[in-house]
Amino acid sequence: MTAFFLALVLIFLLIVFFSYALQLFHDSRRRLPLGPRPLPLIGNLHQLDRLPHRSMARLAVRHRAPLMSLRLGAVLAVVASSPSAAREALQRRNADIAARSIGDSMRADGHCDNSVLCLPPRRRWRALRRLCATELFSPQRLAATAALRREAVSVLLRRVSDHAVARGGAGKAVDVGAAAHAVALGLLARTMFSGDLDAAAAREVSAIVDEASVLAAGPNVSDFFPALAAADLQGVRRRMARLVKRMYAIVDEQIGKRERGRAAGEARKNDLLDVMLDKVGEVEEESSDGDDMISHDTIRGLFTDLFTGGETTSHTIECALAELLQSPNSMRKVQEELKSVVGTKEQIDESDISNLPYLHAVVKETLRLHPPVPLPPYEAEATVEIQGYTIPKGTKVLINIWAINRCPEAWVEPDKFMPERFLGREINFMGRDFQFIPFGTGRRMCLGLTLAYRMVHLMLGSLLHRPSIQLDITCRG
Ligand code: HEM
Repeated sequence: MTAFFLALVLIFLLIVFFSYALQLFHDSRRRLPLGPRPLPLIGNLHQLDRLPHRSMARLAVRHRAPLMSLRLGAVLAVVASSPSAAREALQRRNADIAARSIGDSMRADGHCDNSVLCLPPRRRWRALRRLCATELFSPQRLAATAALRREAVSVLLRRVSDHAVARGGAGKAVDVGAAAHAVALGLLARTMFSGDLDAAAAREVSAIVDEASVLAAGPNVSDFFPALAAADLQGVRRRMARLVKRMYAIVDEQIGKRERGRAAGEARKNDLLDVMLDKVGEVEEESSDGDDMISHDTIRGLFTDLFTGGETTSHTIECALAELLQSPNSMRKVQEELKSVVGTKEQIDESDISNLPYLHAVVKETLRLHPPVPLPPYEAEATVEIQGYTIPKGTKVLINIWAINRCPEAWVEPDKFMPERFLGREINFMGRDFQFIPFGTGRRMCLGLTLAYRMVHLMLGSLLHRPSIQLDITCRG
């Protein structure tokens, strides 16, 4: 029996050894980007920690590899960590590098088939992006929904002071991140389907988004060894499927309410939900080939994705406050600016934003140091050449926004919080300045940028304009 097991172990080790040797030989003939030498079986996984964008940045510096190959288990990944590597991948080669590399957890319950975050860059993805661009984020729609954002900011201020009172007034810290997240979700609900989430649903959505982002970002054996994905060894896909079902049930309640209202002859609200429900009807009549079809599943998928945008906004507000609390000089400057521009008004208006250059600089500096989406994943749909190296078809391409935003060739004292670096400079986050791409760049650039811009400045500016509350802040990432 023991001899049998020993023989099995030996055979296993021989297979591992030969496939490792074969892989090294194969890689040496392909002109892959440089990178740390992988170990058999696990590749470079042992070199990554809880915050992979940080460990990948360290490896890129150590191996002088702004474009770096890594083996994540059985998966070949290439990481772009410099502005020029990102420019080449997402500008020159964007036609071939615009598909998402999808984590196994995102496939839970078929979510990916209706997710603008995951879909390949083809008709359905384009249809969803177009819908959002015209119905949610266009200048006209944003102007029409300005009152909702104003109301959301006063809810935030009320919540923060209610929490402070409930915790015993001055001197007791308030968890401003949780309050900002809840308010951002409420605002998204009102923008998407003109309805409020009741308190229980709002808490549920917030908990789902939090748990889903932890699951999606955590290490998953299925992602490193796709051949084992069907077994879902860590149960990540199963846990994600439960979250997706709960979220879809919340969206379904809104769809059902609207359909019953329509049947009863209620007036249209002309929001994203109305527009999407019209399209469900149209397509059923026209019978399309299905690729750009809008169905109830598409509405569930899109609304779920958009809800996740709320977390990026509250993360940015939390990190800005955390940095400012450690930088009294910057805190004083931003509060003086707010005092002189906003005066005695309770909260800032959208028309004030363009007159607050120091607040702008604080938001940019926060997004530079703490991008809430630090490592967006792509997949090469064809073999391409970047900076003279070959990126084979199917490679996972990671854009290390965290490392790029701290590139020492582009930024003086890159790890230091210094909003002044943006004053009087034309540098912005629209995806053209490749040393500063917190919203990504290229075809898959953040869809919610215009809304996020307004929400972050309004909420942060209004909180800072009311400085008497002690805030409980942590900035992760
Ligand atoms: C400060 C706030 C935000 C930041 C910094 C941010 C950043 C990003 C980044 C880096 C990406 C990936 C881009 C790429 O792959 O190159 C992204 C994608 C996306 N963002 Fe945002 N985001 C924010 C807020 C929002 C909000 C409020 C929404 C919606 C309500 C939103 C919706 C999306 C969607 C749908 C995508 C996927 C686009 C696609 O794959 O085609 N984001 N975001």
